[in-house]
Amino acid sequence: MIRTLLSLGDRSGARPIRTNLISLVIESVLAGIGYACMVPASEHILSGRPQDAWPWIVAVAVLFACYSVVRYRAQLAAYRAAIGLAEQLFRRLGDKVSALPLGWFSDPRRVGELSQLSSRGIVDVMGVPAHLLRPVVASVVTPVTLLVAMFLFDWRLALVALVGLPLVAVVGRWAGRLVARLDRVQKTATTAAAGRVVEFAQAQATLRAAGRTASGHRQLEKALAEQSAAQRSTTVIAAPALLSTNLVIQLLLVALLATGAQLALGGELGTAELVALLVLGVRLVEPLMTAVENGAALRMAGNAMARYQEILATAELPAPHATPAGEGPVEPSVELREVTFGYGGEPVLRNVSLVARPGTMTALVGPSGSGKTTVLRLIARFWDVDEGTVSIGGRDVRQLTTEELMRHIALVFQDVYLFDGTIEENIRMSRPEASEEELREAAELARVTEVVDRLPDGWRTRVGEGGAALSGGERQRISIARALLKDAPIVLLDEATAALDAANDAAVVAAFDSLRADRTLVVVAHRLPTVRSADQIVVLDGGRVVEEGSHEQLFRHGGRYRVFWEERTRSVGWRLTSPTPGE
Ligand SMILES: Nc1ncnc2c1ncn2[C@@H]1O[C@H](COP(=O)(O)OP(=O)(O)OP(=O)(O)O)[C@@H](O)[C@H]1O
Repeated sequence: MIRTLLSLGDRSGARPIRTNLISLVIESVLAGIGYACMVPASEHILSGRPQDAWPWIVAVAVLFACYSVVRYRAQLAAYRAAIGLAEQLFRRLGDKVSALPLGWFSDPRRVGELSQLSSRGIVDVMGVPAHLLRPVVASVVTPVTLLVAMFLFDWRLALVALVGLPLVAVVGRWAGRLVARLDRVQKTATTAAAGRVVEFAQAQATLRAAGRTASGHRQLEKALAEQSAAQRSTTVIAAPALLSTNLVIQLLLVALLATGAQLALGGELGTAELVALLVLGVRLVEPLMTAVENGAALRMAGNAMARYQEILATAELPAPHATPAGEGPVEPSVELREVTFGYGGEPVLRNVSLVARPGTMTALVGPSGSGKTTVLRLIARFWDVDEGTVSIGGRDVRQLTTEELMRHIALVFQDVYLFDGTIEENIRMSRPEASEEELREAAELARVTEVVDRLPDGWRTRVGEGGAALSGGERQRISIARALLKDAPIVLLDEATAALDAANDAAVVAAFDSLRADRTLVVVAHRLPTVRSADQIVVLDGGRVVEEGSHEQLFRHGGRYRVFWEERTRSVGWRLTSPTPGE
């Protein structure tokens, strides 16, 4: 645990933790010697020779005075270590988050975990140096010191303690591991149940529309049943495990008592000596009991530390520290050359090659799961390709810094995230230094102005967390305004699949048209007018490029694209008003 703790902070953070540890060891040794000195002191008092007890009483007083000073210093070092550790963990986590592949965040559980770790988790970890190291160190150092002292007073009682202490350690360790495992199972079940509750709430409209509220309930009930089963088994197994540790500790005390009584009966130990040694025995088991009592907090901190370690150990995307002058992209073109990529398993893109020339629009079309969104993610370097290259303006994206790459690219994805701020703040984030005029112009082109005019607080309207106060179409318009304001030469756009109402649809199309002017667009296109107006259409199927060309060429060719077009035309009831070539 201590090694894990040291690995979480940086070098400057390790010093107060080490100082704290050393102080805790000295403090526990002083306490142990102090208790040991009480044995001859009590023995003298109980045998009616109080005057002989004085030197021991003075020794105890001096030891406890030293103990208080060391403890004060240890406590200061403990708080310093806890605060330093929290600062370093926040910083390391922040650095890590900005260096992790963007794809890492596509799993919503990860984001939930990050939020949990930076709130509750950090408090748990801070608790280790602040409060938990003391009982842990004391549970080892104090009993060992007292054991040595016991050997000096009576080797037979010391022998009983010597046999008992490792037994306590073994049972305590076994119980701790068992309960930690149960805790993990329970936490997983609780997270799954919480996820089901959220999913159930979010899916209400869909479930009701499909008349499946009952089966939706069943899944939730199953998750809740699993959670209570996990909770029950934790209670049923954990309680006896923890009790067994307590029992072994009490048994050690009873064994000391029985041995002492036996020795006293045999006349080998005076009553006063026996009483004094038994007091020492009680002191010996006390820190062990305290360590058991702190077990739950220790396990929670242990779990949080393990999760931190896991995130901090996640591989980052290798990136150069700086792009050498004159080696940035030379033009706003995009090229994928023989790209193969998989999300850890089977490849979802195989040998994909395509070129998007400057100032043109490339539409990616194909069945669901064919890899269209993945192509956009690879251009923005959410992940690195397994084989082949992705380049922007003739430069491999792996040779560009994240800042350089992002300077050239604007992303307009379907799941637009808006910060819980005003509409203005949300647009401005793409270029904070933009003038008021530029901001208003971008908003006007993206048809955000008409949304703003409708809202009671206008530009100062808060959009709610994730943009909850706005409709899907309105959120996408804000995202387009961001891209317009950023004015990056390459735009990657994942067109909304969700059907928008007529007014929103018209506004998004108009906003989209403003975005097209003078930019290189790569679009996952779902709307037929978008597909048709593209300079180049790339048809993907099963992760491969199966056709490529303009609408007219592909339509005339009569292959996969024509089937796609005719199916879509039928499904949306769309009619071509003028004959298309090939018809
Ligand atoms: N983060 C991920 N982890 C693992 N597999 C993924 C991930 N994202 C996508 N996939 C898988 O990769 C394949 C291609 O997905 P992609 O989203 O690129 O397809 P798509 O053509 O954009 O589909 P759609 O039109 O339905 O959005 C699918 O089989 C999908 O299940």
